[in-house]
Parts: sequence; C-alpha cells; structure tokens
Amino acid sequence: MNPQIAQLYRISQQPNRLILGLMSGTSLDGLDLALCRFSGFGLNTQVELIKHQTIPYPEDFKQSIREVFAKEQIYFPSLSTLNAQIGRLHAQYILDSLQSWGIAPNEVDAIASHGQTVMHRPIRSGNLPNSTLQIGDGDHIAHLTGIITLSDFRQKHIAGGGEGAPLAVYGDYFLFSKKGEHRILLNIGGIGNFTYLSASQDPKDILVTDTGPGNTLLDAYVRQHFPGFNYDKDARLAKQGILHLPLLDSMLNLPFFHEAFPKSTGPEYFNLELLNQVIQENAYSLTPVDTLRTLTELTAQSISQAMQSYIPAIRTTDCQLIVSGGGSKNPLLMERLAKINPNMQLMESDRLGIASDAKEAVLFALLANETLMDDQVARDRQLGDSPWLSLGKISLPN
Ligand SMILES: Nc1ncnc2c1ncn2[C@@H]1O[C@H](COP(=O)(O)OP(=O)(O)OP(=O)(O)O)[C@@H](O)[C@H]1O
Ligand SMILES: CC(=O)N[C@H]1[C@@H]2OC[C@@H](O2)[C@@H](O)[C@@H]1O[C@H](C)C(=O)O
Repeated sequence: MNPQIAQLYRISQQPNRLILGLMSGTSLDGLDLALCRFSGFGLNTQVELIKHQTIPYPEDFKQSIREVFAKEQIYFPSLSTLNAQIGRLHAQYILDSLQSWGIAPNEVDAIASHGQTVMHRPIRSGNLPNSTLQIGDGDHIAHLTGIITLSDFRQKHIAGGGEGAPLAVYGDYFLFSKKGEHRILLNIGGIGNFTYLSASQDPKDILVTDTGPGNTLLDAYVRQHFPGFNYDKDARLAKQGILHLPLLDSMLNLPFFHEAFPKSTGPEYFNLELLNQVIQENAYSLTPVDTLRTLTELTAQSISQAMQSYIPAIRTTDCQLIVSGGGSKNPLLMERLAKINPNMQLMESDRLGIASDAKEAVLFALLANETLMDDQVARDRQLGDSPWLSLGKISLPN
C-alpha cells in the first residue's frame, strides 16, 4: 500500500487532528492561516484555534491576481502561471508561519486550502451549469510542505446541486448552533453572507445565502478615487458624506436583489462598471464621499432586507446577530446594522471564542476534518438548501 494512503487512514482514526486552514478572500488582502486542533466531527466537533495570522500579499502579486480576477477577458497564460504561483507562495507562507510558531511540518496532519477564487459563476437561467474556479493548486502545497493537503472544496457542492457557495453553513452549524437560541451568523467580507440557525438545531431549518456586496464595492471605489488607500479605514471617508437616496434605491433594485434565495454572488457582478452604469443611466451627480456613504448604506440595507425577507419574522426577534469578516471592523456599517435591526442582539463573532478574522480559515480546516472523519456521509443529505457532502480533493505530498 502507498504509505501516504496508510497515513491518511491513520489520521482519520486519531482521537484528534492538527489541521492548518487557509483562506484567501475576494478582498485579495493576503492569506489567512489558522492552525486548529479538532476532535469529533459534525455537531460533536471540538476545535481549538492554536495559532492564526494573516500574511499580506505583496502589492505586485495582488496586481497580477487582479489582472485575471473576475474578468471576462484575460491573458490566458497568466491564469495557468498563477495557479502554480499561488500554490507555491501559499506553501512558502505555511512553512514560514510554522517556523515562527515553533511547529514542525510533520506535526501537522493536514492542510485545508481554499485557494484564490478568480471566477464565481452561478447561473440562474438557461442550461449552463453553475461553476466556480479557485486556483493555487493543492499538489504544489502538498509537495513543497510535505503535508497531505485537501483543496478545491467548492466543486462537489456544485456537483451536488449547490452554487459552490456559501460554504460557511457547515462551520456555522457545527460550531455555533445552540439549542434554544435563534442565531444569524453574518460574514461581511468582499461579499456579505449569512447562515440562520434555528433554536431547534434541525438541519432542515437552516437558511444560508449571500446577501450582495459586503466590502467589495467600497474597496474598489476607494482604490479608484483615493490613490494610496485600499479601503475606507474606520469609515473615515464615508462618515464625511451624505446618503444619496436615489442611488441607494437604484442599486437595491438591481436584478440580483429580486432573485430567489438562496443565492451567491461575487465581484463578477458587483463591480465598479455596474455602479458607474447605474450612476450614468440616471445622470446622478455625487461626490466620492457621498458615494462611499451610499455604498456603506447599500451593504447595511441589502443585508438587512435579505435577513428580513428570507428568515421568518418570528425568528428574527430576540435573535443573535453575530458578525465576522472585515466589515465587522467598519464602525459606520455596524452602527447602521444595529439601527436597522433593533430587535437583534448584535455582537462580533470573537465572543463565540473564535477570532473574527480567522473564522473562514477555520471553516476550511473544519471541512477537511469532516472529509476525513464523517462516518455518516450520504449522497442526499442537506443543510437547509445546501448539499451536505464530503468536500475537497486530496493531494499526497510525494
Ligand atoms: N477598520 C476597518 N474599517 C473599515 N473597513 C474595514 C476595517 N478593517 C477591515 N475592513 C474591511 O474589511 C475588508 C477585508 O475583509 P475580509 O478580510 O473579511 O475580506 P475577505 O476575506 O477577502 O472576504 P471574503 O469573505 O469575501 O473572502 C477590507 O478590505 C475592508 O473593506
Ligand atoms: C466563491 C467565493 O469565493 N465566495 C466567497 C466570497 O466571500 C464571501 C462570499 O463570497 C462567500 O460566498 C464565499 O466564501 C465563504 C467562505 C463561503 O463560502 O461561505
């Protein structure tokens, strides 16, 4: 037997496993790494977040990803090169992080790598299949680190009838559902998404969806209009602006917001071309800070409207709204969410014991743990509307 297969078998029989989760989101700010110790699986999952950090990407690397990211036309050879380059860079970041944490690579049982999304393409009409593409191949990571690597978690979700996103539902349900409490776990990254967990803990009651733009339009607008800035730190710019109601209404009227739940989206749809088109078609005139104020409101309103229309009203009263992702650091956005949803108790996800900025990297470690451990896996299980399958492909180091 290939000794690596025997090792895989041993890992899935151990009482606990050390798994390093990796996530690099749509904001392209860098790689989040979360070293986690897991025991159990499913609703019995116990996780200890041992170390975590974010390693920012060099500016020229971000730029080369932006050249292919969510674009309709690209220089195709760049995509092929980036697939290898991202895998190799992530492997280097892993080795550097482990060294700085004083952990030897052979102590880590598995790596769980999300990769970099470069295209997300849910199709809601016509005959084409849903598709999504994450690059930074797992074989490079496995070979360069010597650690068994699970990667490419979204494809089987699509094979099983999903859109490949959001996957947060797994981690949210297994780690944060609590009998007797209605909870909404809201992540505000580039895109906003939430998981509603019913007090019943019944997987059939789960609701999970993307809500629209989180920070993606804000970040892109800041980069274009305020050279040298990557985002609106502490909403300093948006706070100087005045809300432009007609622009807000036009944006909230875009077809995405009228589509049925659950749904997913990305910067392929919510980008500056779309914003400029809406502004030009309506001949709106507004200053950059007014635009930022309005885009901040768009994030707050679209999240709130999605929660109100998707989740039965009775359950949003006295519900906990637990927020993670970079948007939870935006004080204006948090203030607006609190104002629009007075019935909900708003809190940052750190309060549940997992640092907000590590949550998505922990999620992919958890998905790898499930794939290694889940003895109940079945073809037609569902978490709400989301297929509940074993996700990720396995790369052996040698
Ligand atoms: N202090 C702050 N003030 C305002 N905005 C902030 C602050 N800190 C972070 N952000 C926002 O959060 C963004 C980063 O969010 P996050 O790290 O969750 O993104 P991501 O992981 O790329 O997202 P995704 O969930 O789409 O993969 C920044 O680009 C910025 O817009
Ligand atoms: C295709 C893709 O990379 N989607 C991301 C993105 O960032 C937020 C939102 O859009 C979410 O749908 C997803 O990531 C998280 C981890 C998820 O799948 O739950």
